[in-house]
Amino acid sequence: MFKIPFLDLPPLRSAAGTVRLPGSKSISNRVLLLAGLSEGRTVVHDLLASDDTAVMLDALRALGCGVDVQAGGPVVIDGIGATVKVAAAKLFLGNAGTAMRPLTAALAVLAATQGGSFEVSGVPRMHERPIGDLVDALRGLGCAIDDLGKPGYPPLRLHGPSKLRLSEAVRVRGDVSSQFLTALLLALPLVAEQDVRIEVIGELISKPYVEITLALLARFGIQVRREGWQAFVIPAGSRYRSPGEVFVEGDASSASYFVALGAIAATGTPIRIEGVGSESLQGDVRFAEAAIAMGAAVTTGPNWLEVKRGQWPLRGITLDCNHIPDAAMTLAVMALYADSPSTLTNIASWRVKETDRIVAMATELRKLGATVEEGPDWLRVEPLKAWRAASIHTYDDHRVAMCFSLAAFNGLVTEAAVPVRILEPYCVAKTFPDYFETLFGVVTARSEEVPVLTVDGPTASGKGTLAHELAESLGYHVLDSGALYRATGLAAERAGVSFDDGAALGRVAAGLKLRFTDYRVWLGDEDVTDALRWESTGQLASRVATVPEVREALRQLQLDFRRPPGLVADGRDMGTAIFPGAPLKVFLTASSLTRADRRHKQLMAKGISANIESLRDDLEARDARDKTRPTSPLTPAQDARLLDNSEQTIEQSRDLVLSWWAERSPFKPMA
Ligand SMILES: Nc1ncnc2c1ncn2[C@@H]1O[C@H](COP(=O)(O)OP(=O)(O)OP(=O)(O)O)[C@@H](O)[C@H]1O
Ligand SMILES: Nc1ccn([C@@H]2O[C@H](COP(=O)(O)O)[C@@H](O)[C@H]2O)c(=O)n1
Repeated sequence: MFKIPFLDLPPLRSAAGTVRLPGSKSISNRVLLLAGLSEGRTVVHDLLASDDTAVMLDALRALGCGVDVQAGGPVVIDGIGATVKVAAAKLFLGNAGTAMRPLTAALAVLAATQGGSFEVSGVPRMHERPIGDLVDALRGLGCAIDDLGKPGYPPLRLHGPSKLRLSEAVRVRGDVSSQFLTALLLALPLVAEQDVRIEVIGELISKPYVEITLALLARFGIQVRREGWQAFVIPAGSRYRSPGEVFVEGDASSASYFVALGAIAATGTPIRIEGVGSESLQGDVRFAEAAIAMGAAVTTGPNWLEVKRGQWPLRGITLDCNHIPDAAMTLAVMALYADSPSTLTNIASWRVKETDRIVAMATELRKLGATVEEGPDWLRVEPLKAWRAASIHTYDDHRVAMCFSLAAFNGLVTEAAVPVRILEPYCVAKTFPDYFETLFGVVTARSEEVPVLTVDGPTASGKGTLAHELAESLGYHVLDSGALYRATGLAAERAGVSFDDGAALGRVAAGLKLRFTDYRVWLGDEDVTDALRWESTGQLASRVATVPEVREALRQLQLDFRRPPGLVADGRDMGTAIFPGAPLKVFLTASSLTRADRRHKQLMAKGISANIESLRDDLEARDARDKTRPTSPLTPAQDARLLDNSEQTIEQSRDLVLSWWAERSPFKPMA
């Protein structure tokens, strides 16, 4: 996940490949609650790992459920079986509507029948999301609920015992959020000694989500009788029974970004989306129909979709989005690539989501240059030709962040392609923590449009340290080019190749089987992370680095590191020979005494004894060889910015370089 203040997406040009979706948020949190309320053990496979499921798991633990989260494996829940195990608890539910609403209902009826006191609260935005219709319905049933803040909004206290009026129908509004009905459907089986009838007031919105609820209730042993979409009866004697094992399907709302991606940018090989398909329980899988209406070419299987570009530009549409409220946000960004305006109607529920999504979408689309009109429950977006580089505010709303990533394909409809900045990209943690990594795995950009920041300089000046700091701040990849020369030197020595045989050394470099994994470097099957850092390996590297055949063989390998979203490359010739067009080149220096001292401390920290004087001699010899070799000598690029960090901390040089980077950015400073 990108835990950084902003992520800049360079212009993206095409897409192809396979993505595996994370588990559905709606299904994950419903399954967790059902498992928690059931008797016995439920093994949940493919559960979504995200902020919203984390708060639900914490809540279940606090209520006395057994919760065993196995890294990379299933989550095992031992339910409380409709019995209050912990009589008082304070539950913090973040911004998870799928936890707040059903837990409120379940704890209200449990407290009423068995006693107890439970407080539910969340982040400030959660305290602005209405829950009054659900509270009214529960109070009508006889539950005791105190408002701890503004009436009609969390936080709430649910307490008991109190007498429930189960013989009367429980009446709930269905036209603001279907989650209120879902909450009652999930809670009332806990107290169904007799038939319990729920009646919906007004037209029920988001029916597909209620269908998910009904299907999952059936998996846990509750067969709800439905009278159209107006009344639901939970039969007397209903009792939660664990099905033992549940598989969570992929998140259909998350699929929408990749369906759109295929429609916009997959001109050859399609985007294959695994985890949802024609047999999916989730209503948002019907987003594919809307994408087809806009011109996407879609084929489906039971649990997969394949999407390619069909008509281009896309077709503008007018669509009632009541059945796909979450995924419909993606259509608003697709509309920028259409041949005529698009109007999305019946989206009033957007106003009470993570943020007011109608305002958010209209505001951010306008920043890109789009003409947008908005009404109480609709949005009209015109196609966009003159795009502006915009910093997209994400309102702590994962879906805003994800759907605006699609704006980075603007180069497909305009000559003057612009990058897109996504502020607070980590908000995707709510449902799809690895969203951007997944996106970058299936998209391509023009190499020259991927930003590169180079850091060159003499030995032990702090290039690698600075490069990693910069890459971490910007979310970019890192190229430690010295590691390639070190690996070549090591491999040549081990193979007994003469260091005077340039052609043979070139072949060693060309045949390097080098892999970079998380903080480790592999040469074939051997972990050479430590061996590469030995001073003796540095000397070998310095010798092979003078050989033109070696430099030529390593050239393409280095260029291949230039991938979205960007690259920080450190070495000796990054700015002069490998990435001469880089928009920012830093030449980093420090006095040889300072550098020898730093290297000495570095080695001592690793338990390797060394002598400062001989270290200084070695690094000066290495610098001399690097500076005087005929091919790609160590020298600042003409347009490099010089930085002597002898008197600076790592943080000071990082911040200085980031300020240089910001100076040349098309984005305005963050508000
Ligand atoms: N201001 C500073 N900037 C960067 N590194 C510093 C600074 N002060 C101390 N150091 C330390 O200097 C040591 C050498 O840094 P680093 O290994 O990044 O250098 P390098 O230039 O990449 O070396 P090499 O040329 O061997 O690849 C590290 O232990 C680092 O923590
Ligand atoms: N772009 C580069 C990078 C490195 N070298 C040579 O490799 C030696 C080891 O590099 P480190 O940065 O890991 O110390 C270095 O002394 C150079 O001779 C290079 O030539 N070009």
